[in-house]
Amino acid sequence: MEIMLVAATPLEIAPTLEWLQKNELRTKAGIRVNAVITGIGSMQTTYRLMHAIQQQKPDAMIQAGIAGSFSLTCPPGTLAIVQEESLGDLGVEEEGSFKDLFDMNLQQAAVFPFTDTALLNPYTSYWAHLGLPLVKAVTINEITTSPQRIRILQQKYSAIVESMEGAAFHYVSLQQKIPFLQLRAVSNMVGERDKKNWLMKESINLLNQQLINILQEPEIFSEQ
Ligand SMILES: O=C(O)c1cccc(C(=O)CC[C@H]2O[C@@H](n3cnc4c(=O)[nH]cnc43)[C@H](O)[C@@H]2O)c1
Repeated sequence: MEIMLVAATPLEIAPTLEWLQKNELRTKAGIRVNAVITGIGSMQTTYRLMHAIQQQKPDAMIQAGIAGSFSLTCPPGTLAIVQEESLGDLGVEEEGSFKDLFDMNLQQAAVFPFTDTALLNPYTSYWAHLGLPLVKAVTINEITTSPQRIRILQQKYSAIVESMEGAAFHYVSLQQKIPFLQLRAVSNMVGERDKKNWLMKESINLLNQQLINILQEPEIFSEQ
């Protein structure tokens, strides 16, 4: 079995990369783990992921990274598993509201890989034993800063976290029919621009502790 570990930047999974090097890229159960650093954003993620999938043909994929949070139910320094993804800035802002491709009738809401406009992960129940919150997420190209846009993303998509790659990862995984998991550590509240108020180091440490814990599971992804 081969697992592809996906991150936007090497910094986000540096402790896991070190752990993998020490273990010759294999878990205790002998599963090979190949890391792919995609770069930031949906375009690079899609390209790098498709290229790596064609070369490596993974049995399962894990995307790990930091994220912004819209909700104090998932404050900085906590982890979440993304249950579903929405495209938070693909559309048009008109008359004070944001219309996405579905509102504009440019994409059908229930045509695969979309389910009722979202990109759902059907494999998350497998990870219930970790006790992590399963959250809705949005993926954006432009980091959200305005209070008005924050409100729109919360109301329209019930978004709890925001990243710049999650939807691309869900889209490719669903299209390629590869079981997947998106694990996020919250580093900041969305809209917080002062990096002094981000828990970057803490969230990366937490993310990697959990990641290594997951990779050590003897039956990882085995029931899927
Ligand atoms: O310098 C900045 O303004 C900046 C803003 C967001 C993220 C970064 C990074 O260096 C991390 C890359 C990675 O982090 C995810 N991320 C983290 N917080 C947020 C957020 O509030 N909104 C959207 N994405 C976020 C994202 O997936 C990036 O790839 C630097």
